[in-house]
Amino acid sequence: MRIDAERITFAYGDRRVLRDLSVTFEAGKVYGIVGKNGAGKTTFFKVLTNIITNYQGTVKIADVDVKANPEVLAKVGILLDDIELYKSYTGWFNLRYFGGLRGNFDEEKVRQLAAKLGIDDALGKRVSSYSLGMGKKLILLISLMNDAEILIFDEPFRGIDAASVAWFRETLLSLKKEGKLILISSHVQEDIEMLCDVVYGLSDGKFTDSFDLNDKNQVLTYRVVVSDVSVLTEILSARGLVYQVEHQVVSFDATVEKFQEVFQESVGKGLIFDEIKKDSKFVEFVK
Ligand SMILES: Nc1ncnc2c1ncn2[C@@H]1O[C@H](COP(=O)(O)OP(=O)(O)OP(=O)(O)O)[C@@H](O)[C@H]1O
Repeated sequence: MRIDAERITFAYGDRRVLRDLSVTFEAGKVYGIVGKNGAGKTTFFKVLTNIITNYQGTVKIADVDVKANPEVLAKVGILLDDIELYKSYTGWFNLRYFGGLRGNFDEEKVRQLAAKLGIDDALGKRVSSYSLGMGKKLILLISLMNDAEILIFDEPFRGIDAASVAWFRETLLSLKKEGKLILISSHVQEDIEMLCDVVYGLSDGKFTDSFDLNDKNQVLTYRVVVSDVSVLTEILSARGLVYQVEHQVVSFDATVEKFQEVFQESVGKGLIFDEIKKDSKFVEFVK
């Protein structure tokens, strides 16, 4: 299963949001989609899933054009914040309704997922009585219940409690192992780092940068606090590494291997590291 988006351009009226964007996603990977507020992440997901159709370009799922063959979307589970639940009906009604749209409804599986998310007792109640987080969990359940091959999650962790975040992270990693293709947008660096294989940065309507988080040679930004700044900066200079010092924090870019060399040399010279922070370069997109 794969997704190919080719030369996608889309505007809300005069407001151009996606500009000639092309990208490919493959099965068995988790992709992070990051970008500032309003960059177009949700819009991009809506284009992929035919919620928006008046775009230019082509979206293919498993080599099938989605606009011409929307039935291919039966393979896709999507969580968007603004999905319209039937609020005056129960959780069970919504699950059966949205589950039925996509194929078989497996009540036992839904019960198990609901129990993991802690909303099993609420399913018999009207959705209008749910808290924000409970509503979000119901949407999460809808996106997970049909064994979709492709799962798209727009800010899935926003508004749900820590225990459910932990369960959901585990669930996503096991779905990845099963070979699912997963797309996630998030503004939370930790979520992206823990889950994603590749991160795409959306800016000016395009994916301007991509980051392979499994690449051992990726350049990271290190921020360290040490017992003697001058010893460290001397070592960095000798290795040709550019650094900045601000309020006793020394920051520099290096691969993991390069950092380890610097660390060992520094420790050998008696330096003590009070703090070490490292950020992947995608972080500028989630700030
Ligand atoms: N239905 C709409 N009509 C008009 N403009 C819209 C509509 N939906 C979104 N926009 C605008 O399109 C741009 C992209 O919005 P989108 O929601 O895709 O961004 P996003 O990257 O998901 O943002 P966030 O990180 O804040 O969720 C924004 O400027 C937004 O105001």
